[in-house]
Amino acid sequence: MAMAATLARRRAAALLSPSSKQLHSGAKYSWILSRGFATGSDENDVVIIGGGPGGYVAAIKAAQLGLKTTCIEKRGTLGGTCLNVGCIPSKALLHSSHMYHEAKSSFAHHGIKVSSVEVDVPAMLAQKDKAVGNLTKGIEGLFKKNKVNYVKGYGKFLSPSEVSVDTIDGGNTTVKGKHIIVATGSDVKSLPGITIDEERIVSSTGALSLKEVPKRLIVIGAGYIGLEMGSVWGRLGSEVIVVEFAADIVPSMDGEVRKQFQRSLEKQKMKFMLKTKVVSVDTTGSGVKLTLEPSAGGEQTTLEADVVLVSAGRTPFTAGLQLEKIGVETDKIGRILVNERFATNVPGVYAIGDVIPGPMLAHKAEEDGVACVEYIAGKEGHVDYDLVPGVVYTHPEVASVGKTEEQVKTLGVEYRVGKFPLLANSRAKAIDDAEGLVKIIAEKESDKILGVHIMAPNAGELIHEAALALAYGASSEDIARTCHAHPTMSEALKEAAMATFDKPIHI
Ligand SMILES: Cc1cc2nc3c(=O)[nH]c(=O)nc-3n(C[C@H](O)[C@H](O)[C@H](O)COP(=O)(O)OP(=O)(O)OC[C@H]3O[C@@H](n4cnc5c(N)ncnc54)[C@H](O)[C@@H]3O)c2cc1C
Ligand SMILES: NC(=O)c1ccc[n+]([C@@H]2O[C@H](COP(=O)([O-])OP(=O)(O)OC[C@H]3O[C@@H](n4cnc5c(N)ncnc54)[C@H](O)[C@@H]3O)[C@@H](O)[C@H]2O)c1
Repeated sequence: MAMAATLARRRAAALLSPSSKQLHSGAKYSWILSRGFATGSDENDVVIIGGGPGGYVAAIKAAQLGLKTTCIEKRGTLGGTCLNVGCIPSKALLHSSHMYHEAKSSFAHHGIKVSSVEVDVPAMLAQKDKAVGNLTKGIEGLFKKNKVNYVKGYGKFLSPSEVSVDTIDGGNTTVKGKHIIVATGSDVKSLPGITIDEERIVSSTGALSLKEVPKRLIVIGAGYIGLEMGSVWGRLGSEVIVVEFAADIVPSMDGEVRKQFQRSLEKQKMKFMLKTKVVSVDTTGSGVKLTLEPSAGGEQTTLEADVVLVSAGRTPFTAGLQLEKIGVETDKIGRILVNERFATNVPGVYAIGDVIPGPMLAHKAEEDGVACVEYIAGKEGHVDYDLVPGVVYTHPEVASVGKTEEQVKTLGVEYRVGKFPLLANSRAKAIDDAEGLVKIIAEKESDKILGVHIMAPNAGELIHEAALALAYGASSEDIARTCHAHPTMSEALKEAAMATFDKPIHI
């Protein structure tokens, strides 16, 4: 009872935390409600440009809230980058390549003999495409079910309440809306002097559809895409070399976890060239020749590859939208600037997802979308950017929520750390997949959890117990005293929590 009461109090506190994109009353936003809603005319209450995770979720939520809604999408299928050329196809290939790798290297150990294991790249790509096709059609079904009007074409602003659409069948139409949400997402960031041809020099899109396994793949950038797509092709047989400008892989990750992660990837034969930049790329020969140099300058070296993956970040996509025509403000790198309610400086125009500042993640875009239309409908919205989980879907996966130890140190907060290795977790041992750890960082005095970092085969699933704990302002003792089923990898989180405020049992 006492804990329930504490949790309720903490939840109330968490929901009011300054990092929450909470409702703030004030004259600045009065136009949001004064525009009112459409009644029976052709005008929409809400028009959304872009049908990715931000846009399509906002559209469904707006319709559920009783608002007349139209979503405009140029690519001909819904789901955006994530569903078409991002999260979903990459996870399909990560799973297929993991199964191949397991069959080749782990089955025998588990007493399963297979006489020969071969990769069939076209079949693997076909299974990925089937998953994507089913899911994109599923969203069209959800649009119909919720009565969202769907216009296939390229949208551009004529005024803050009118969007001209060049439809994909060659026509043109104008869509009017009282509230217009820009959800146009992001695009690959190209590097100076490197032209992506999607065959030998590929972005993530090309890397999701390579027709055969390259002998040598050079990856530029040791971030999410580089490590995930590097893992896919490495498991299928490519020699993978990752060139990273910074001193570390995934620079945003907790340092201690990152070190273990890098060791794990190196065991999988991924090679890293850190503090290194690509100076030029030559495609005149049969392969690709790269000239590299230390990030700080110095002696140049060369490397040859069959395929080069450019995965050095993504950039907001607003090309052709005519934002300048209506005066929407962007920052130096082209992100649309919004306030706590996702409103731009132009009354009636909002922006969400990858096109605004914040983590470029599908689930964050979805949260933005829901909160934005809740505000438009005159309700409360809530997104806490400090509690957006991040997951790298390699094997093991690495997931985190909240602050890293480095961030907590910078803040000058006194803290305690509790850790538990997967090697001491019975389920991980039983399935012989015990590489990784759980690390919890809690405020010393209150024991309130500040950050959780997990490297484990299923870290992307395990992290949500931690996300919920942080959202409710839980202490490590709260997790440690919650009964966890045995044998599960979730017990590693419980033991790490015990290690944070007291002592673990199984180590
Ligand atoms: C390879 C890869 C893997 C990824 N994996 C993950 C993952 O596992 N988990 C995760 O959380 N995130 C992942 N991401 C990131 C994720 O895809 C994005 O954060 C997410 O898609 C952003 O959603 P969004 O709705 O803001 O934009 P987008 O998904 O980019 O959607 C924007 C849509 O708007 C359309 N559009 C743009 N301009 C116009 C216009 N003028 N008119 C009409 N339509 C327009 C575009 O065609 C696009 O479909 C991955 C990204 C990549 C590239
Ligand atoms: N699992 C996931 O959630 C997932 C998967 C894929 C992509 N994404 C999202 O997509 C976005 C883009 O992914 P990404 O991997 O391209 O970007 P990223 O920001 O994750 O990583 C880019 C990396 O490239 C490095 N880099 C930048 N310029 C360089 C240069 N000239 N030479 C060498 N290295 C350089 C950076 O230091 C960084 O480590 C990310 O923001 C991520 O949020 C998420």
